[in-house]
Amino acid sequence: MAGTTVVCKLGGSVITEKDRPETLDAPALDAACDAIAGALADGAVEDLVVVHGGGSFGHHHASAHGVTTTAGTHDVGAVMDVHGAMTTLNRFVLDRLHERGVAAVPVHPLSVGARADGPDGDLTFPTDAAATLVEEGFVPVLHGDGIATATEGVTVVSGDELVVELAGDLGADRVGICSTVPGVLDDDGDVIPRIDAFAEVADLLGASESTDVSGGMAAKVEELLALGSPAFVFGPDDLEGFLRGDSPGTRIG
Ligand SMILES: Nc1ncnc2c1ncn2[C@@H]1O[C@H](COP(=O)(O)OP(=O)(O)OP(=O)(O)O)[C@@H](O)[C@H]1O
Ligand SMILES: C=C(C)CCOP(=O)(O)O
Repeated sequence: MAGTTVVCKLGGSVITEKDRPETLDAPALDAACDAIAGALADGAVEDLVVVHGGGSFGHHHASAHGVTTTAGTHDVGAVMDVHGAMTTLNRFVLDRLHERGVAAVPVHPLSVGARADGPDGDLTFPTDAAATLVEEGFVPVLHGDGIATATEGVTVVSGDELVVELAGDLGADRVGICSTVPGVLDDDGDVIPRIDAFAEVADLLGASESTDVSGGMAAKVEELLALGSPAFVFGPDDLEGFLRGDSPGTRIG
């Protein structure tokens, strides 16, 4: 697999305890960082971009301020609460990657992206920083964040949206979203192996069971279908396998 470019999101529901404000799931974060460091160290992955979600850091504050991916705020205190919590979580992720020898560098979406045509318009997200960092041997670590939004002030950008932008612009060979569930589940709780169209699964897909302002699994599937190349949704136990070339969980697109 050497030479492959991988974009991988660590779900906030994996690396935090999503129902306890600003609480890490330290063992889960450690395990995810072990998998990433191992795959990089032995060359299973050469070029990697990591994105992480909000979990009990971003979603808690966004929900408290009534901010979602479409409803924004002009209150600078609210913006700083959401962004501040996300940069705190980002720092925890970076520290644990550094401890394992990964050259992880932060990229903060609030500073560079925008929904310039309003909350329903396309996201503009320059990926030059991430692309150049990768070329220079770093591992950019981005995160769901606040995002400048015409007419709304600042809304939320999900890590899933960022994955789609990054994967498209960087021409990723492999795209993965590690969440708490082993894939997209059907009515019986079984993993759906493949989804090609939103209509196939719309009735099954819900929001997150936890505090979540970015649409849970339904938004994830919809965004990944827009990518136009396959992406995989899988659980923490499959992260290492995904990084090493397996196709676990649900294939979307
Ligand atoms: N059909 C479904 N299959 C699987 N999960 C589903 C389904 N419908 C709703 N969900 C919910 O979606 C959640 C996953 O989305 P969520 O946004 O919470 O994950 P995440 O990306 O890991 O977290 P974060 O948004 O904090 O980054 C699951 O934990 C589950 O509660
Ligand atoms: C709530 C915030 C700020 C981040 C949302 O990102 P996500 O957890 O990937 O949906």
